[in-house]
Amino acid sequence: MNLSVIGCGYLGAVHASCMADLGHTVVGVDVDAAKVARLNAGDPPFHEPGLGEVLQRALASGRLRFTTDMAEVAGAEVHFIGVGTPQQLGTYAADLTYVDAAVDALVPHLTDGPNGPAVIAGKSTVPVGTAARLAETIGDAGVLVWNPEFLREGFAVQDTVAPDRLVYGLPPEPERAARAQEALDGVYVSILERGTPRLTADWASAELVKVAANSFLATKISFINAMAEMCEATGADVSFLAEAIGHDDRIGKKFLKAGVGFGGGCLPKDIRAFMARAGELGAEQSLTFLREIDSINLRRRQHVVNLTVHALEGRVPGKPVAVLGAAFKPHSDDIRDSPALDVASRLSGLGAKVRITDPAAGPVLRQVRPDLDVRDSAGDAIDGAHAVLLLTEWPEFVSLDPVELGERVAQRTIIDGRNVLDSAAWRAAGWTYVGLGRP
Ligand SMILES: NC(=O)C1=CN([C@@H]2O[C@H](COP(=O)(O)OP(=O)(O)OC[C@H]3O[C@@H](n4cnc5c(N)ncnc54)[C@H](O)[C@@H]3O)[C@@H](O)[C@H]2O)C=CC1
Ligand SMILES: O=C(O)[C@H]1O[C@H](OP(=O)(O)OP(=O)(O)OC[C@H]2O[C@@H](n3ccc(=O)[nH]c3=O)[C@H](O)[C@@H]2O)[C@H](O)[C@@H](O)[C@@H]1O
Repeated sequence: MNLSVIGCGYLGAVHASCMADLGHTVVGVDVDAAKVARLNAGDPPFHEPGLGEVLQRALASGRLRFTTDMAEVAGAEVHFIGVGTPQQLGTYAADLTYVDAAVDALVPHLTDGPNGPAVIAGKSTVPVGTAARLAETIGDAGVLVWNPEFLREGFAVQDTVAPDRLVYGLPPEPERAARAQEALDGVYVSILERGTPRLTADWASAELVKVAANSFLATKISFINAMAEMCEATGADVSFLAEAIGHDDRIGKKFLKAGVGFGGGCLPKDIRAFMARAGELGAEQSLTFLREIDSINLRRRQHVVNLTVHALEGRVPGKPVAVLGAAFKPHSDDIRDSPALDVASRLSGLGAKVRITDPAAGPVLRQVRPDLDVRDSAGDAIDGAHAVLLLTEWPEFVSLDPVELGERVAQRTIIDGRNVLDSAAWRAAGWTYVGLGRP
């Protein structure tokens, strides 16, 4: 099938590449000319394992190209919308200007094909009610379906070609719903043939599935971080607690890693946008618990700062501090609302000489945060440090040798912000080991 993907960031570039790799002909559109040039050259503009190979294979097949010119989408049967929906400055609400601009620019290029009207498939995460509003803009020019995306950064290719489920939010008119469903089934035929569950509903339910899923994931993380606070108050071990409760299948072991908390371009802004939307709908009470989820999460960042100040005996200004990790999670270079970067910034604000390092996010950090001392390796960041903070659990940080490192620091204090180090091994090498909710 002929497809277009509008917005080629973390979501769209992966979606466009994977759909072309599955055999479709795809044009990716983005307003960022530099990004388009890199994608056309087979050079992913961000770090995502496996994307380079899929992108290069799809480009070589001749089925994939990227452009800044919206007119080039004409003739595509399905148009995916994957532009950003960031948190609006100064409010909790989602900024929908990119979605609106993309749809406005797309509508004049929509054309009916032999199978019926063009289908617009929304993948961006939006407040409930957005699809109904966009459908008014689109009118009879096309059929709108909401098809939320559940991929995780770091596993984006795998999650795109082998998702847990596909969700279609269909239009209310049966004929248009049938057209949308048939078109998306055509796009995802090879994924559906493998038995992937496909759930269909109305627009609002599909929009809500996405924000409900992210709210649940955020809740799991803040729950275990609240338990970490209890462990800190009592000397108990949150890692043991998570493992022990996780044996109950109803609870499960996943997403119960206590630490410095969640960040990234999605969970934090999605729970806030969900609360803002609930307020607009007069249903704010239903989601007040998310306020607590957010504040538990932000508290963990300040807690790590406090632990560091304590380790430095309150004498922070001028003290070299090594921060291992800048991305919001390993296997990604995404620094949007990154807990690691937030802690580094707060410590820097207190006068510490922060040296930060990250295997993937270094280049982007140098560009957007020239105020920070970005180092090329953990060894380089650690030299002469009075405290070492592990805040993004990259495998190369988790496997660092405490004996070797001990020779290079001024003071052997390690703050394990992700509870991933072998505390006994670090202590045996003469370090003061500080975990989060771990004795
Ligand atoms: N990053 C992720 O892992 C996931 C993201 N999402 C959702 O997908 C959406 C996109 O997120 P990301 O890809 O992370 O954002 P991003 O910021 O990496 O990418 C958005 C892209 O849209 C482009 N853009 C903006 N306005 C445009 C326009 N009018 N026409 C064409 N291109 C335009 C930007 O230049 C940028 O390249 C958000 O709603 C997000 O919540 C959903 C699931 C996973
Ligand atoms: O809507 C989105 O964009 C995506 O948001 C998350 O994916 P992502 O943000 O890529 O990363 P996660 O693996 O969910 O991690 C989010 C944050 O939570 C933290 N986390 C995760 C798990 C855990 O147990 N503890 C914990 O602190 C991570 O370190 C990271 O900072 C969801 O997992 C995806 O399903 C969703 O599609």
